[in-house]
Amino acid sequence: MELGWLLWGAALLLGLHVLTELSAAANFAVRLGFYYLLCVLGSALTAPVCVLVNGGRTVKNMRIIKAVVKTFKYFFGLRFEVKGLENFEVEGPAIIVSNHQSVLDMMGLMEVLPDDCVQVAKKELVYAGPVGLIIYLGGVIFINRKSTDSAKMVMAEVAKTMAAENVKVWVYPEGTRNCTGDLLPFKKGAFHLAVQAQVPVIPVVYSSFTTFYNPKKNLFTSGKIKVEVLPPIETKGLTSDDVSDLTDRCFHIMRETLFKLSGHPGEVKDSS
Ligand SMILES: CCCCC/C=C\C/C=C\CCCCCCCC(=O)SCCNC(=O)CCNC(=O)[C@H](O)C(C)(C)COP(=O)(O)OP(=O)(O)OC[C@H]1O[C@@H](n2cnc3c(N)ncnc32)[C@H](O)[C@@H]1OP(=O)(O)O
Ligand SMILES: CCCCCCCC/C=C\CCCCCCCC(=O)OC[C@@H](O)COP(=O)(O)O
Repeated sequence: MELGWLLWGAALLLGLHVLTELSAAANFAVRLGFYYLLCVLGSALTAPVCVLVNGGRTVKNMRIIKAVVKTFKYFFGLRFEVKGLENFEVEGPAIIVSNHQSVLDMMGLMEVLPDDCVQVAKKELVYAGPVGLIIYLGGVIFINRKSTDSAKMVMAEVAKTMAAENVKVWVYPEGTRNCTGDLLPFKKGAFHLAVQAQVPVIPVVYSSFTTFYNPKKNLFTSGKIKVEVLPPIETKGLTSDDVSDLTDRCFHIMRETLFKLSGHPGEVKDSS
């Protein structure tokens, strides 16, 4: 008899646990699905406006895209606390490097994006329907991550044109999304670009999303994101021999800032 009640109790607890997990998974899927829907609908409605106002593919469209994307955070209860925006005020072009945690980064990007700034993106994004179209219209530079030579060629071309067109270029040096609360080792493309164009590197760090967003735990709640724009790092006089040192320097400054903003002192290997 007692064993019977114990079994009923265990079954009840298991059932509750399964229900909680299912409801967390459903809640996560609905919220992320809604974000994708906003991106697709927002892009479909914004693309004609960009064409009508600016006539086609140009970085000027980013102002329009930014105004639309900046409204998304209210749907998800996300708040941004931004410091150091004055560090964007360099004369002429610059390379901006930041950590890349998730597709939600587009909201953080648009929260601080300076004028006349294009991003470097993987070429596959251009096929993402209306989102691909809006990214194309915004003047985003597409690279083929599967071909180092082709990516390097595109970056070398950008180095030549950024001064002529006075644009800033935003690169995610981790090269892929990473939501572990730490940084992946940096790829060197952004730093070669900065040295080739002899322009400063401006690091931007977003605090870890792991307290409110974690796909492995079906977690997507409201939350606060701290953003810090760090002082520019000059590259005048540097050569390709200095690229490794420059990369390491930025990596360490950004990692230290990431831990400071995220409120944990040491390394976090895995958020799962
Ligand atoms: C209105 C509603 C809108 C809704 C939508 C919302 C918003 C959208 C709107 C706009 C925003 C769009 C933003 C999109 C963001 C997308 C983000 C991404 O896609 S991240 C992924 C793509 N980005 C990157 O990969 C950038 C980082 N990667 C690099 O820099 C890489 O170095 C590389 C150039 C891609 C090459 O990578 P690869 O793995 O092939 O090689 P390595 O890095 O290992 O380098 C090998 C070797 O080459 C040397 N090297 C690298 N680059 C250069 C160079 N430019 N010149 C010379 N040499 C170079 C490097 O040093 C290595 O040599 P060594 O080992 O000897 O040092
Ligand atoms: C007709 C085809 C229709 C396709 C519809 C596709 C739907 C896509 C809908 C919404 C996407 C919104 C995402 C906004 C842009 C996000 C940019 C981004 O974060 O890309 C990831 C990329 O940095 C790194 O990729 P990986 O981590 O290496 O992987």
